[in-house]
Amino acid sequence: MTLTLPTNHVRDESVDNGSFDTTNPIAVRKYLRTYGRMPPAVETYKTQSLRCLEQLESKEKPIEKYIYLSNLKKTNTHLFYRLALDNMKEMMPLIYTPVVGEACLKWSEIYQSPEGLYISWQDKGNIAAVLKNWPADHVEITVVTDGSRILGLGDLGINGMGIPIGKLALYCACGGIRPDVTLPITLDLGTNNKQFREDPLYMGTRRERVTDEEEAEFLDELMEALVERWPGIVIQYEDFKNPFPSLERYQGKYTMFNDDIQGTGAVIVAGVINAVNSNGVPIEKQRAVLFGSGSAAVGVAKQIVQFFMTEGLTEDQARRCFWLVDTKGLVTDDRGDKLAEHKVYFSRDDNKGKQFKSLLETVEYVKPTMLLGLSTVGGAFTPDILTKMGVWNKHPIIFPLSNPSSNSECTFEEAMKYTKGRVLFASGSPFPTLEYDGKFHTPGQGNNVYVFPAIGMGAILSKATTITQSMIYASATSLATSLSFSEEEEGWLYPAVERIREVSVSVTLGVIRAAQEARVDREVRIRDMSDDELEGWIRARMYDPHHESRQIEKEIKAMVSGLSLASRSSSSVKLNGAGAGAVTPPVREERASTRDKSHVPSTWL
Ligand SMILES: NC(=O)C1=CN([C@@H]2O[C@H](COP(=O)(O)OP(=O)(O)OC[C@H]3O[C@@H](n4cnc5c(N)ncnc54)[C@H](O)[C@@H]3O)[C@@H](O)[C@H]2O)C=CC1
Ligand SMILES: CC(=O)C(=O)O
Ligand SMILES: [Mg+2]
Repeated sequence: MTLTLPTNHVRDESVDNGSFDTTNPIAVRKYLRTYGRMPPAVETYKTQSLRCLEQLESKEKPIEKYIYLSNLKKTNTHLFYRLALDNMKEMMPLIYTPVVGEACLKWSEIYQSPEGLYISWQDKGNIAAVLKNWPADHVEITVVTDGSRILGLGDLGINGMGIPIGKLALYCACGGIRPDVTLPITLDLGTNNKQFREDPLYMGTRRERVTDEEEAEFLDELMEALVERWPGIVIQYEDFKNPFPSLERYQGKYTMFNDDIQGTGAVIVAGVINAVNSNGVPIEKQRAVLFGSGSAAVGVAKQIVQFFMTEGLTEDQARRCFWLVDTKGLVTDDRGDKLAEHKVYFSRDDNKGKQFKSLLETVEYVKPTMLLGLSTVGGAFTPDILTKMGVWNKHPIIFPLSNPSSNSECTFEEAMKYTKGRVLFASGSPFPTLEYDGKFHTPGQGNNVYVFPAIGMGAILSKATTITQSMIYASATSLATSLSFSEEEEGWLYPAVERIREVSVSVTLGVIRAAQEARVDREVRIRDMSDDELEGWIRARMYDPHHESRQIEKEIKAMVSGLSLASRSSSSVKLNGAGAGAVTPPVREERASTRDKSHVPSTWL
């Protein structure tokens, strides 16, 4: 089967470039020929944002807010990002976890219009042709999922599309990547979710998932096709059920990383670095129980091992600080089942033949200083376990990291209550500030959103050929040191989410420096820059929706006044409508081709 491109297959730019933005001055509206097609008032951004926030507020259910914002993003992209940047704390939970989880569960019902690429099993052999249907010639980053493990919600098939869309929105809002160079991809390789397969509204292929071997072949073709169409593209793997084999296969060959293993590992290391600085327990005495032994848990544990080694432990000493628990209990060498390969490194051999079948039994045996949850099991950190953590530790480190909120192993309130307010806490999804003992306490959010936008941006800007472990680890250390003075004073483990843009600048810088050190960078002109120079260089390349809106306006105004000067001398500009001086917009200049490996992403221009 071959696919042919319809000749009229171009993106309708007027839809997402703010042509109908109510701040557009009259001259701009006339130029764009939107004059008369929208209410006459020329508004300020302040008025415009007030209306949007009121509309958002008027929606009762979070999912309605999600749909509203999703439509706003499609119809007025810059306005959406202006709002997101200015209201990050309120908007992040709506466009990301927890509400994106609900959106994915209900994708078949709430679907309104396309966004991103769906590539199906039957497209095998023709993936390149499907990619050609994406209208943008210039794509710098893609987030790909196969929908097989969406947050902690299981196999959601193509309904997982909410995740690449949400992650890429955060790439733009937090990392400063331009929206028009992002591409969400969801693979339609069947689903083992029977309920979805039988749902008349489900929009994916109604078959069981292909085998792991078949998926591997499909991914090989996808990766080749992606770099063929967009050389230098950064590829983020997200929410795959078993992502270890693909990471192993592709990480040395493509500019790719796995967010759940590597991004999560980095973000949690950052929180752990700050937490162990406050809990006063020497590194060699730290004992970590991880509830869950999947991609995220193993990724986290491995990166904490690296941190412990930089603090002076040998690899073996560091590895032995971890106890991983899965559905069968503590992961040990002799518990009688064949361990999945990724668990073997942390499997215990010092249990003296005893098996610990549950989390409670394991924590009673280990008496951990830190308890991390990446299990998908909401409420697994029971009052009993939390109380014990409070008894064993002056400042227990408790991170319930599973998403969305309903899967969180405990709430912030529970952790505070049962440890008598002494917990060092971070959760995957946000919890509100609460008052305890007459003082307000703000929980940390240990979510990979603090690093993945900067890992991607750093890889793009340095033109990295691969994403090395040193780049990932640099994102962790840069994040750990990005607390402001007052955040440090307050004992926060992560910076305020409102500062995530700022923080992403320093994390991007750290990632670029690591790329340079590892010699995987190809952007030679920034190698000799001082940190200050590099920081300024990064900032200048970050997408700024406020600036962008003004810039379009400025450019159009300049063109309009240029044209009206010309028209005054030649009287050649046509007058359309009721005395409106409409002029024909010039054809937009094509973006530079990206087919050459040394392409210049738009973020560099
Ligand atoms: N905070 C963050 O930034 C991130 C959070 N996560 C969250 O972590 C969770 C796990 O993600 P992955 O590791 O990728 O999934 P996974 O499917 O690879 O791993 C889940 C693990 O939990 C264990 N598990 C499941 N039910 C259990 C039970 N009843 N008792 C004991 N163990 C049980 C499984 O055996 C498996 O080891 C998800 O909820 C996800 O949303 C994932 C990535 C980033
Ligand atoms: C945050 C994230 O990547 C997850 O929950 O899978
Ligand atoms: Mg994920």
